[in-house]
Amino acid sequence: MRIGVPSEIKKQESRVGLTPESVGDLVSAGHEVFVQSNAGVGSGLSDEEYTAVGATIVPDADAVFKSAELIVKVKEPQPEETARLTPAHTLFTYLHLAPDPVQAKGLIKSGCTAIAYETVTEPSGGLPLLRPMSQVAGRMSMQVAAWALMRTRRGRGLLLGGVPGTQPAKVIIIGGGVSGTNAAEIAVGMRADVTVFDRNNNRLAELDAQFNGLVKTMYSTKASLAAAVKEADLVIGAVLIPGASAPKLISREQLKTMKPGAVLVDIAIDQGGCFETSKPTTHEDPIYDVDGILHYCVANMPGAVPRTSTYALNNATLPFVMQIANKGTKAALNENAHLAHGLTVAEGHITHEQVARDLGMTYKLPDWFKPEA
Ligand SMILES: NC(=O)C1=CN([C@@H]2O[C@H](COP(=O)(O)OP(=O)(O)OC[C@H]3O[C@@H](n4cnc5c(N)ncnc54)[C@H](O)[C@@H]3O)[C@@H](O)[C@H]2O)C=CC1
Ligand SMILES: CC(=O)C(=O)O
Ligand SMILES: [Mg+2]
Repeated sequence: MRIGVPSEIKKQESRVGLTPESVGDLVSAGHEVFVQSNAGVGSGLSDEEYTAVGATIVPDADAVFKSAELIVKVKEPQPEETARLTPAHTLFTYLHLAPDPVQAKGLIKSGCTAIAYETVTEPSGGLPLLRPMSQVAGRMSMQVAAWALMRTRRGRGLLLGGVPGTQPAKVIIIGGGVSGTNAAEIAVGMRADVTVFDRNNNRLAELDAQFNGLVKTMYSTKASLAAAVKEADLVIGAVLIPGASAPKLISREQLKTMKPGAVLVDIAIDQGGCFETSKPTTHEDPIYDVDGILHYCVANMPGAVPRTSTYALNNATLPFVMQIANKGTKAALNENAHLAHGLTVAEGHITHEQVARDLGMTYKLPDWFKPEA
């Protein structure tokens, strides 16, 4: 198959869809890979590293999209990328389509087949292509929060762990999944006072055992969250209902009950955000203030640590890219029900029920789509 890797063009996004190591494996399996010149530079990967493993370097994105059938990216396509997609293309990338009607309409119009990383599943029920970036975002959330809490950044002027004789920061993590657990690991390491909220009792029990008492756990209700938010110095939003827009768990009104200079980090912003006052920000200007509460809402947090993130993402995506390349898109989707869960757009229709519901659109599966159970 002809596979294309364009440069990412979202603001300050330096990850790249395939590493030279992944390209090497695809070329060895008989595929052709077209990489846009300098696509890997932000991740410290040169054109020479790609040519050394058999990739063809092409000068611009137009050439990538014209040369390739399978486009492997990282972030959701920006409008100028969507405009290059045709019914001949399969797009494999993060889409986060539920809160993004403009992108949805563009993909529908293009006629392409779009498979979203974030809804591909695995036998244990996890989301294998979201996991590595949720690990990065969770760990990074404490790094950015520690910085935002400094008085020099207009935060509460707190050191996360305090020092002997002072109170550590009170950290609330809403959602004890992959990103929430990784956030908790770093917060505990920094000696903060950490409570994780979730609605899944099994998950709360696992966290209780994993952290051996170093993290408190709470069942997440409107009331339990409202009480905790008043006392919090830092709140991390890390919830997910796969494919759906994030539920709003802290209202604008509630900000008035919080301590001035407290920090909210909304990791779930790519699904629309879980705080009423969240709106997407970029690495260039990541933090804004609402009623004295600082909000960090960067939708591509892993993009700031591309060297780590590109490799972590490729470790997870390569087996699926290989399946699509070896079998063709239709057979790969029909023979792997877990990959099939990622199918989101095909033949001019949304094909994912939950995504369509959130967008207020109808969903229709293509006639050829008959995934094995
Ligand atoms: N901003 C960024 O750069 C990045 C954002 N993300 C996003 O972070 C979000 C979380 O992803 P993961 O941690 O992988 O998800 P996950 O599925 O591992 O965990 C989500 C957890 O939220 C819990 N939950 C659902 N509703 C809840 C509620 N009302 N109250 C408390 N807990 C609730 C679930 O039970 C689950 O344990 C996703 O939207 C994902 O796309 C992931 C990576 C990077
Ligand atoms: C998951 C995601 O949206 C990201 O890594 O940017
Ligand atoms: Mg994102």
